[in-house]
Amino acid sequence: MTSLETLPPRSALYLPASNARAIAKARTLDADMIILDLEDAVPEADKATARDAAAAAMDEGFGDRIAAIRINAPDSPHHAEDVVAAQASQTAAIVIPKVEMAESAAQIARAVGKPVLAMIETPAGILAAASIAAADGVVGLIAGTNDIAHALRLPPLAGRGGLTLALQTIVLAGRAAGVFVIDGVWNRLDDPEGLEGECREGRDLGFDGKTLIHPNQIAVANRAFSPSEAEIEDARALIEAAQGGAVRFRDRMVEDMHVATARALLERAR
Ligand SMILES: CC(C)(COP(=O)(O)OP(=O)(O)OC[C@H]1O[C@@H](n2cnc3c(N)ncnc32)[C@H](O)[C@@H]1OP(=O)(O)O)[C@@H](O)C(=O)NCCC(=O)NCCSC(=O)C[C@H](O)C(=O)O
Ligand SMILES: [Mg+2]
Repeated sequence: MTSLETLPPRSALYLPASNARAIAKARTLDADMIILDLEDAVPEADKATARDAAAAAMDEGFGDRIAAIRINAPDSPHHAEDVVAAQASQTAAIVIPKVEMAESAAQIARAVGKPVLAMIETPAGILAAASIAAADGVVGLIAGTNDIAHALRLPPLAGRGGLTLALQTIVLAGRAAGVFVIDGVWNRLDDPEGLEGECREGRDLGFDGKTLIHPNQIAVANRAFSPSEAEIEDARALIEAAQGGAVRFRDRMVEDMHVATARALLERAR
């Protein structure tokens, strides 16, 4: 089982808390984390029923999967009731969208009394990412790439080039504060190759996992964010070859930080 404290999720699947079939389905899926959404996936008219459904779903649980509720943002009329419901629920964590200030995240974390995953998805949030990541109660950052693209006025069919600085800022902020970092969603539902490429890109940027929107995306993300057999073999051999200081290993120089990287990779694989 993935534990929020020790191992970040490779796959974090969103679903609208108003969708009972998706909630039932989620209990059969291999996602490390389930995020019951009360925010953008839920129409205004369904906000109250979605909140009640999320609490009931948490009572029933999601087995070994980490389960979280994404509440509405602090400036939403639904936010206060979401906080009360999340606090009273069995949710393991809460996801706060559109966080722009560290104090706001810390204050919600205190009110709910659960670990917080702060979404960085506005220009102000990106500029404040380092302090948000370091706020009391924050255990992880999630990139909200759709909202960032919207706020930056990127063309609808543009790739992720315009998001690079934001994504790297999120990774930097998370690493500086020692919290995990999860990449944004891939919107296409039937393009596993495209998803795989974006997962690889996210991992290469330093992300620990990816947020997802459909069950058919889970296996791709779990595979992409797990160490490969080749990486595991290389890490084991590197640790064996290391002697402290700089040494030749295969065709490259390795030093102590490479040993630390290899150990972390083996821990992740385990
Ligand atoms: C995108 C969808 C609306 C597509 O739905 P649909 O066409 O109905 O899917 P399928 O017919 O292919 O579904 C097949 C079965 O799988 C279940 N299903 C579908 N999606 C999910 C899911 N996310 N979790 C669990 N189960 C799911 C269906 O119920 C079918 O099962 P069954 O009924 O038993 O046959 C839909 O996939 C969807 O709603 N996805 C999640 C949308 C969401 O949560 N959006 C909010 C988060 S994204 C975001 O906001 C990111 C961020 O903030 C940003 O700014 O970027
Ligand atoms: Mg968003």
